[in-house]
Amino acid sequence: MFRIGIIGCGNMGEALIKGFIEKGGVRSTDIIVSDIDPERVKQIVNRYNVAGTESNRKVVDLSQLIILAVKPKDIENTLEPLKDLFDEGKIVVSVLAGVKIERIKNILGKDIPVVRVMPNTPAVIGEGAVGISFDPVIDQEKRKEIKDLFSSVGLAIVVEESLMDAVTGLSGSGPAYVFTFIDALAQGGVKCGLSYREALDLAVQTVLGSAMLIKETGEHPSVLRDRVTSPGGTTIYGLHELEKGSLRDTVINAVESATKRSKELSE
Ligand SMILES: NC(=O)C1=CN([C@@H]2O[C@H](COP(=O)(O)OP(=O)(O)OC[C@H]3O[C@@H](n4cnc5c(N)ncnc54)[C@H](OP(=O)(O)O)[C@@H]3O)[C@@H](O)[C@H]2O)C=CC1
Ligand SMILES: O=C(O)[C@@H]1CCC=N1
Repeated sequence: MFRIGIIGCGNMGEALIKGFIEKGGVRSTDIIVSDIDPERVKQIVNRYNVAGTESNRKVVDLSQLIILAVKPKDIENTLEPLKDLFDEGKIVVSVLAGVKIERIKNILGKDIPVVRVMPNTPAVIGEGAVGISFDPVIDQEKRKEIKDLFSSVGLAIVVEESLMDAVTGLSGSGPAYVFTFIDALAQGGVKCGLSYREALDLAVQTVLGSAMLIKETGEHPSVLRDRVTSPGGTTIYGLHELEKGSLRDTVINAVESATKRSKELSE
C-alpha cells in the first residue's frame, strides 16, 4: 500500500510531489503517481523516485490518500471509471478549483470522505499557502494527519467550504499576481537604468523582505508602509502613482474576479 496516491502530474501535482518529498519529509516510497501522459509519469518517477503507473485504477487501489490534481474539466472522466475502487479507509483529496465535495461524492456515488485543498505553487519549495476544507465525516485524527501533511509544504489553514473559492482567488491564483507585480517592479528599474537582472534581484528581495517583515513583526501593512514613507521624500511620489493607477482597486478586483471564476467552475 502507498500512503499517498496522486492522479495528475502537472504543475500542481508535481509541486506537491516535490514539496512533500523535499520539504515535507514524505518518503518517495510512500507515493505512487499516475497521469494520462505516460511520458509525464516517467519524468516524475525519474525525478523523485516515486512509484509511477499509467493506471489511475492502480493508484486508487494501492493508496490510502488519493490526491486528485487534474483540471476541473477532467474530473468526471477521471473519477467515473474509478468509483468501484473507493472503499473503506480511502480518502479523496481534491485540489481542483471550484469542484465541491458534494460533486465528488455524487460522481463516486458513495459517502467516501473527501477533503478539498487549495494549495499554490510555492508549495514546491515548502512555502505554499494552503486552504483546507474537510468533509464533516472525517474524524479529528485524520484531519490532523492531512493538515500536518499540507503544513509540511507551507501555511495550511482550515476554512469552511463556502470560503474555498475566496482562498482560490486569493492564494491559489495569488502567485501569478505577485509574479506580475515583481516583473513590473523590475521593469520600472530597467526604465530607470538598471539591468533587468539587477532590477529583478532587487524586486524579488524587496517583496520577499517586505512579506517577511509583516510575518515576523505582526504589524499591519499600513504601519510598515508609513515607516518607509518619509515626508516629502521619494516613496510618497511612488505611492501617489499607484493610487492614480488604482492599484488597490485593481488588486481587489483581481481576487474577486478569480473567486467568481472559481464559483463558476463549480456550477
Ligand atoms: N497550477 C496551480 O497553481 C494550481 C492548480 N490547482 C488545481 O490543480 C489542478 C491541476 O492544475 P495544473 O497542475 O495547473 O494542471 P495541469 O494541466 O498542469 O496538470 C493536470 C495533469 O493531469 C493530467 N490529466 C488529465 N486528465 C487525466 C486523467 N484522466 N488521469 C490522469 N491524469 C490526467 C493532465 O494531462 P493533459 O495535460 O494531457 O490533459 C496534466 O498532466 C487543477 O484542478 C487546478 O485547479 C490548484 C491550485 C494551484
Ligand atoms: O488557474 C487556475 O485555475 C488554478 C487554480 C488556482 C491556481 N491555478
